[in-house]
Amino acid sequence: GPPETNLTKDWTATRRLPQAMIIGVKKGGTRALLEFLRLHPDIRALGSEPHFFDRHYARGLDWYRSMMPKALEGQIVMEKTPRYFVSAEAPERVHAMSRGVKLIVVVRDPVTRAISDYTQIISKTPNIPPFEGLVFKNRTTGWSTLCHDTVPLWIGLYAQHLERWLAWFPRHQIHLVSGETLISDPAGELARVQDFLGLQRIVTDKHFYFNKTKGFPCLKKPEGSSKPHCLGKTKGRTHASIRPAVVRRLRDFYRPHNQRFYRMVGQDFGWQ
Ligand SMILES: Nc1ncnc2c1ncn2[C@@H]1O[C@H](COP(=O)(O)OS(=O)(=O)O)[C@@H](OP(=O)(O)O)[C@H]1O
Repeated sequence: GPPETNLTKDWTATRRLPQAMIIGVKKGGTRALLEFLRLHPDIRALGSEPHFFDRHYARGLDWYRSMMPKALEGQIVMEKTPRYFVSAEAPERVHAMSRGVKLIVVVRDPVTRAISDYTQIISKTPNIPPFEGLVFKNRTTGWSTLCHDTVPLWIGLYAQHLERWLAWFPRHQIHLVSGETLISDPAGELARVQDFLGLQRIVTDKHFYFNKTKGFPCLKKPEGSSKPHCLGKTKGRTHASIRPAVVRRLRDFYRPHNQRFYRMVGQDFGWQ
């Protein structure tokens, strides 16, 4: 007979605006979280980053809706665009679309995040100057000013960015995921995210295995396949090695910002 489930899907599924979004942070583990959430039958997620609220807003909500996968009633439509978290316009625009939308932010030690960002930059642009030259502007006496331009250190000022979202959304509508725990205990983080989304805990430790070669958790059976699957080569790259003195300097820079962030969210993420 006909493939009944697929037909049923086609007849009743519609394109809807997202009810939940992963809004940040860049290099935090946003792709891993989205891939893991996709295993849930009540989630339909857009694979690419639409960049609607930061870049393509002029295209209008109908364009945005047309990007979304078809979903059945009761399914949650999602997308991820890490840039939203640091975009000045995004909070108000997202609020104008839906004041009830659920927001997820994957945060990661801002020092590691910056080095991850730098590692991505050198992989795309050969002959880039060393990290410290980009992070610290070289005055005559050595480094004195932090440079926020080339290596985007400002992305790691989480408290400042979150503050702008909290001007538009109540705290309980924003869920924070620890990027570190997403690696060490993916099932634990996924349990909390599913609770936040009001979903049954269907994605559990049964779905993951630790791949020693990759050095990261991978999926036993990703959506639509029966073969084990790890994220691609650009996820979990070997980081550029940075001199310890430079790392210390960066830690000192972020420390007060991290403390403010912990107080703001009522959670200590344990970054040194
Ligand atoms: N399971 C699993 N597999 C591979 N990688 C994982 C996983 N969980 C989290 N991560 C971390 O995700 C980091 C990339 O973050 P994002 O996907 O948010 O990057 S991006 O902003 O979309 O470019 C990536 O950063 P790097 O390690 O610097 O490459 C990983 O540390």
